[in-house]
Amino acid sequence: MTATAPTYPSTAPAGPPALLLDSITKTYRSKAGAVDALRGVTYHFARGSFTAVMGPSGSGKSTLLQCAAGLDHPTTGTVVLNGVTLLGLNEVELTKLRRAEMGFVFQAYNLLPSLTVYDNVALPLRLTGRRPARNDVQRVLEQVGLEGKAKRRPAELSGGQQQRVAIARALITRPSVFFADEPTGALDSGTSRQILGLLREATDRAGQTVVMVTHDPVAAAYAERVLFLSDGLLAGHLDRATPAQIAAAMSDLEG
Ligand SMILES: Nc1ncnc2c1ncn2[C@@H]1O[C@H](COP(=O)(O)OP(=O)(O)OP(=O)(O)O)[C@@H](O)[C@H]1O
Repeated sequence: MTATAPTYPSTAPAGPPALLLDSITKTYRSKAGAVDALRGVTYHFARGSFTAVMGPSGSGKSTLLQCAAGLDHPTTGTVVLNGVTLLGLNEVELTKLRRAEMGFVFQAYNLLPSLTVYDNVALPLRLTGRRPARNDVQRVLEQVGLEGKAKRRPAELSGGQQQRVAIARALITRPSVFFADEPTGALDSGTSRQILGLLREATDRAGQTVVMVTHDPVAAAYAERVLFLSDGLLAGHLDRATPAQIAAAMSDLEG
């Protein structure tokens, strides 16, 4: 991946935050003992913002993403997405909210092996009762560079191509918040730039919000803000930073 400088929106959009984490803690308990993965994180993700979350291994990044997306419950604290408090929802309501308003780009692709690429991408719309328009599906497949692969099944694609199907599937519903966990981990540099550019465009043009966990300073530089987690706590942030500045801040944290 090259360190091409991304462009940023000139003004922050007004309005209430897309996502609010209020004093989130998460303690995992097992026979081996308790682990405090998050120790009190409060943060507002503005609508239309692109935020990268970085930190040393074990600092709580994935836990933060899982709690923010309602895939796991914080031990204490509140998550509010577009004005809705997740704690107050039952599983059915949470699933509905996720399908309607969240897009997931996680490393475990969760593609359905028996469906074609086209049907995997169209699935989220079908699940929300919407009829996928052929043009819409083709458009997102083109956006991720998979035009011509619509009839293949996931097993007939490379890891990077499967990841792009997962991204197309997240784009199709135009979610208000994207949660991405190492979205470019399996991709070559050209495709990575393309995917990060798509996420950047989603925030700049469509006012969507992106929260992305990554270890890659070049990927993180596509975000206007990088949040650093250390030992379950926010340890600072960098705005509009270069990959070199981000890498330096990471080595300080890991030091
Ligand atoms: N299900 C679990 N049960 C017990 N401990 C857990 C569980 N999941 C995570 N942890 C612990 O919580 C802490 C935070 O983990 P988390 O996966 O959120 O970190 P991370 O910053 O995403 O790490 P990495 O960069 O290595 O993926 C770690 O100490 C981890 O071992």
